[in-house]
Amino acid sequence: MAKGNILLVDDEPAFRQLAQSWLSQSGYQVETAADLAAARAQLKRFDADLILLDLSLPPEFDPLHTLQAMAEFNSRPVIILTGHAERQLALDAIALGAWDFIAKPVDPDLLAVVIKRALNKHHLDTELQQLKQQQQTDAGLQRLIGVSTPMIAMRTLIQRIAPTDVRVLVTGPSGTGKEVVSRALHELSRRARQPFVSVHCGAIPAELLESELFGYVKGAFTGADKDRPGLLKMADNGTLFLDEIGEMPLPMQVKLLRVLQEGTYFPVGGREQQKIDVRLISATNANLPQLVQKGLFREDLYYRIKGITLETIALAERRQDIPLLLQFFLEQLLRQHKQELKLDSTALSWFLQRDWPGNIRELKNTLESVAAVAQGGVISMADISLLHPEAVSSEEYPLESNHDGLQLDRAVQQLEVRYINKAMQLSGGNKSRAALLLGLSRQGLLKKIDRYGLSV
Ligand SMILES: Nc1ncnc2c1ncn2[C@@H]1O[C@H](COP(=O)(O)OP(=O)(O)OP(=O)(O)O)[C@@H](O)[C@H]1O
Repeated sequence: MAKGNILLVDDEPAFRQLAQSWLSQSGYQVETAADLAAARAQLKRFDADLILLDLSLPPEFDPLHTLQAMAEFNSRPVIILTGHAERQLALDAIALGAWDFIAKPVDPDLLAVVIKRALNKHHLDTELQQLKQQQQTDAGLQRLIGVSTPMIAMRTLIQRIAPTDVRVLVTGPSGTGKEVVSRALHELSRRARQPFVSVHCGAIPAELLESELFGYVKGAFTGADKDRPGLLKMADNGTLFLDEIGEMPLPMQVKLLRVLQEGTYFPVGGREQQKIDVRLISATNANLPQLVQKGLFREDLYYRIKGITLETIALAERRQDIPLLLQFFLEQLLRQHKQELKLDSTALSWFLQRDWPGNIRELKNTLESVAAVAQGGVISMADISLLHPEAVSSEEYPLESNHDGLQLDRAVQQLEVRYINKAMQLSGGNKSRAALLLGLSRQGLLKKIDRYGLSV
């Protein structure tokens, strides 16, 4: 395998031949060019890792011209070949980014050393660049958990779309990760170091939305005692995320359309047009085409924001993601509370079987609340049933029946015993506190403890 690809640009045929022969013997793949035009043509088909560049090249033989062209080669190391008279120019070339210069007549040993060092450095730089890119990709997608086919497809799409400036509309039911997807698009884009500004269009009252988005100038309305930039300005050069865009009032839709068409807007009360450069990502759980049909959403705006549509799907349709999500949220809890938490097998199967109509948000909130009441580092069905009494009728806790029919009394008694035990556990044996937890008087609790003969 060649040690590296070198393009030698020099107008002297004898030198080209000689240097090509030295370098090939040292294990490099070498192509040559007699002038800059030929060099550019070579680079289209030959992926050079390094360029050896004579400063005086035809047709102009003007070193300054060659120096200007060097910018085109800048991603690879350039080694300048000079005559003695061009020493100052060679130094200028280094100031412009050339790796080194070698005076003619060239010493083959020196050339070999300089090339080797330049290529080593270049390889290290490239590797570092790749690592940085990989790290950025990992970080951007790390929060997007899931191994189901739709999630894998989503990650691939995000990686493809993120580096472009195309507008994206993320649709899907509530709590399915539309904001997580939008943030990942931002984090993997060239705007990643710029702001990601999230605006919940439904949460801001219609009459405030314009001044929130566009800002206002002093005197625009009572109370506007100084200029205030809007969210749009804050998102300049970054990403503007319009959540629940279906809830944006119609008059505001007209104004947003203008921003998208012209890249400009007026702050409220202002006469000076502001220029803006943002990437727009919108999200909705509404059916926008339907809203368009009903006249509640402008058709022209719909086509402007649509760009590429990404659809997040309900958790019930990708249940294989549930275990990973649980693990991810348990790790988050561990980081927050420094206490390791596990789900026992019945609790796990309860989580796996539920439909989660509120999707990932509901799953996360439920796990967090049962984790708050669990003790001893293990979340059990008893913890779940404390907060979700309906859970006890699930498959792990079947309704008891025998030839006499459904034994309601017995079931109620069993449930009472379990609740009392749990409350006593949670209150550390303090009966008054346990009674409070259960919503009973202390007297009422004592009676039940007595009736069931509990040793608490
Ligand atoms: N794939 C995922 N991996 C890890 N966490 C996720 C994922 N999807 C969603 N979440 C978490 O679930 C919660 C809800 O996600 P998010 O706010 O992105 O949903 P949404 O679809 O935008 O909801 P809404 O329509 O109600 O605004 C957040 O806490 C988020 O961190």
